[in-house]
Amino acid sequence: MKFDVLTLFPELFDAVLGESIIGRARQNNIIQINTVNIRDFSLNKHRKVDDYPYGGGGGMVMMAQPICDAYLSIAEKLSYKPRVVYLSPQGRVLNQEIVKELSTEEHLILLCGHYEGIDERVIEEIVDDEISIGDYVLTGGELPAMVLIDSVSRLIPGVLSSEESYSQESHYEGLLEYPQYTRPYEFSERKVPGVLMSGHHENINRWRRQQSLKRTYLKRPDMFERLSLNEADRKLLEEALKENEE
Ligand SMILES: Nc1nonc1C(=O)N1CCN(Cc2ccccn2)CC1
Repeated sequence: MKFDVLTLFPELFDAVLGESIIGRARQNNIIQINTVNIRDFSLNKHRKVDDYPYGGGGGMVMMAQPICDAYLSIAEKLSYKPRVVYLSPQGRVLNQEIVKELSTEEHLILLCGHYEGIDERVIEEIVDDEISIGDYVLTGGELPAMVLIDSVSRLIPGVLSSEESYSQESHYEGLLEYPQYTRPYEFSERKVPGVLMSGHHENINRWRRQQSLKRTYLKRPDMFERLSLNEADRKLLEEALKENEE
């Protein structure tokens, strides 16, 4: 999978996406991440990329021409129109379902805005999706782009080794992850739950499923109400909640 990122701050990406799982996937060429500096496409001798908003008001707006020319520098070489995602507070809020949808694309172009936004004609001309990473105001689209790249890349085959497999992580199949423990057995007078020391894998899996159901029910009722539980899951949860009351 290939990501092309149109940004005013390309240097921000290498530090964050050069390390760990994503860095390894780039080295193994499982994913490619390329940044394009929008400022390189300014026609202004001062490399200007923003201007005052028509109609007045505070702040600056990113001009359409440098963005569209940065886009064309990629798209004109392609025989297909790559999907263009604009990271914006006005977009649909990213969740694992959208991450899964985006992971089926071979090539994504991510557009990072700054200032008060971008000229609306860019959105009309080249943007396919507007995606937000949450209802709070950031400085620019770079952090949202990194969040999107990280979450989508983790679903690309070969990016995660089997040990890192995402199948038991939070939000996979709509459940929160069960509690995790590692050595030492006792820490601050707190011991590891006995079932995890039993070596009885069926009981361990049962306990983990029960903990995921209980956590999702207690911590994220919004997620829980979207679940359709089978009878076994319902019984597991009921048992766990009864233990909570005792
Ligand atoms: N939350 C978020 N999830 O994605 N992006 C954000 C986010 O806050 N930002 C800050 C403003 N930037 C520029 C901007 C301003 C107004 C309208 C459109 N674009 C985009 C990125």
